[in-house]
This record gives sequence, C-alpha cells and structure tokens, in this order.
Amino acid sequence: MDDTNYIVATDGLSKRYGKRNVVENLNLRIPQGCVYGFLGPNGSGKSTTMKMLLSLVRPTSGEVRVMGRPMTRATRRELLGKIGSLIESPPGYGHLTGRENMRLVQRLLGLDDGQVARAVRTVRLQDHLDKQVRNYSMGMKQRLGIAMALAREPRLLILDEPTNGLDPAGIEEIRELLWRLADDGVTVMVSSHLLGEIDKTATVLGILSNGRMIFQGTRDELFARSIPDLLIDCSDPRRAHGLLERELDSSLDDRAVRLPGLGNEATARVVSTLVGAGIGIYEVRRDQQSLEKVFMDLTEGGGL
Ligand SMILES: Nc1ncnc2c1ncn2[C@@H]1O[C@H](COP(=O)(O)OP(=O)(O)OP(=O)(O)O)[C@@H](O)[C@H]1O
Repeated sequence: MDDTNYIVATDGLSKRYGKRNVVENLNLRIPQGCVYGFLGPNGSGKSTTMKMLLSLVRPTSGEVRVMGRPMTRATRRELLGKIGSLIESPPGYGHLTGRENMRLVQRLLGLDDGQVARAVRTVRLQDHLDKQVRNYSMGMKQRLGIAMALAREPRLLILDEPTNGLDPAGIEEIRELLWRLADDGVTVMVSSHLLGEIDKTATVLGILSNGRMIFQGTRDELFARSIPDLLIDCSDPRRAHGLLERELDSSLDDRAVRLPGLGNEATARVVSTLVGAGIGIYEVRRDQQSLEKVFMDLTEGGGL
C-alpha cells in the first residue's frame, strides 16, 4: 500500500516526559476507511499518541502525516478541520441541554443546521436533546461527545476509550455506530484497554505495550502469529501428562493433555513418545484460539 492510502501515517513518532519514553518510535499506518483498533494496557501511551496526532501534545521526535500531508504549523489548521475527536471524558456542559451544547459547537465551527441534525441522528440522540446533559446516562454523554466530533463531517474520527464506563448495551451501541460510520466512509481510530470491546469492530489492530507498537495488522494476521495449544485425548491422560511434563509445559485439561506452543514436528515427536509408552491416542487437536490469549501472550499479561 503506498502512502496515499493511509489517512494517518507516523514515522518514528516519540514522546519523552523527563527521562521516560512514553511513546517510542511509532510507525502507525491507518488505512483509509477502516476502523482502527488501538489497543494497549492502561498507561501504555495510547492517549499520548492520539494527542500527538491531534497536535495537542508536541512530539519529542518523529513525523505525523494526515491524508498524505505532514502535520506542520502551516497545515495544522486545515488538517485538523477534517478530524473529529473525543479524548478522555466526554465533553459538554452538564447544566446545558444536548441541543444547547450542539448549538455551541455549531457556532464555534460555523456549521449549518443540517450538519448538526445529521450528527445527532447518526448517534440517535434526536429524542433526548432537550434534557440537561448532567441527567444523561454515560452512554448518552459519550454519544453526545461523538455527535459533537461528527458535526464538522470529518474524514477521520479519533475516539479515546469511547466505551469506558458503559454497560454492555452501551458498548454494543457504540460498536454499531462505528460500523455505520465506517460504512459512510469515515475512518475511525478507536482506543481501548479492553480487547473484547473492539476486536469485533476493528478491521485493523495496533497494539501498544510500554509505548512501543508490538503488533499492527489484521485480526487474522494476529492469529497467525501464535500457535494454538495442542489438546491430546488418550487412554491414560495422567500418565501421558507425567511423561511429558518433564520436558514440556504440559497440563491436564479436563481429560485431555494440553501442550502450548508446539509446532508440527514437536507434535509428531510427542505422539510417538506416547504411543511408544503404550498409551492409546484417541484424538490430537488444536484448541480454539482466543484473541484474548494471543494478546496476553503478546503483552505478557499486560492487562488486556
Ligand atoms: N503530561 C504528562 N507528564 C508526564 N507523564 C505523562 C504525561 N501524560 C502522560 N504521562 C505518562 O505517560 C504514560 C502513558 O500515558 P497515556 O495516558 O498516554 O497512556 P494510555 O495508554 O492512554 O493509558 P490510559 O488508558 O490509562 O489513559 C503514563 O505512564 C502517564 O503517566
């Protein structure tokens, strides 16, 4: 893919606070039109990265390109005009109604009524506009925040943890909203420290751990990175486990023997060891791989 297909690309993007490298040498590649899931444990540097993309935090080094153009003092205003964002807690004044909050955004950005009405309809808030925002549920506050970001009809939407504090129904609503936006051609970058909240929504994943990108690619590419556990059903699982645990990280799983990370040749050796010991092999299969487990392996249990 050449550079023009990426709505955001960074080269060597880094941020240091004091002696700490909070973001290190990040080469983000966000394809046009995708939902990009930006994952990482708390404190891994997701917010700092998003703020650098939005020029809210100045990078220590590295370059940000948006829509193929470097983000500089000269281009910043124009490029930011095409980006909507929701960073950290939802915006909006609690003592004002949803409608009043939207009107403020409208005036600030010089938008027309149609743009505001479309943004409100997209997040399905049209029936709640006359309520004070402090009486909104968390999900409604998040949706209002997204409507405020959408009203300018951005080509890129950057959402920092939009599912934080939402119940499962609220999370589902955000998920559907992101799909609809992607259908409409908006590229969405969405961060989360909880894999389960975005893995089904995101078409491309970037995983951050301690400020470094440890994976960037599709879900399938992520799966291909890790070998699923081997499960062996046999006539004497206890004895099989006893034989294998001396050399391998074997465990008993229900009545099967579980062995992690074995390739084909190692699998063949294990089977012949067991057969040689007079143990009957009933079935050898790969376990269902959960994305959570792949993440845990990649981030070494970093809380995803
Ligand atoms: N202005 C700052 N000064 C010093 N350290 C900072 C500053 N902003 C962030 N940090 C530190 O940088 C690290 C990364 O923070 P960041 O908020 O980017 O992570 P995150 O992945 O978004 O995590 P979370 O989900 O908890 O917000 C943290 O250790 C944080 O304490």
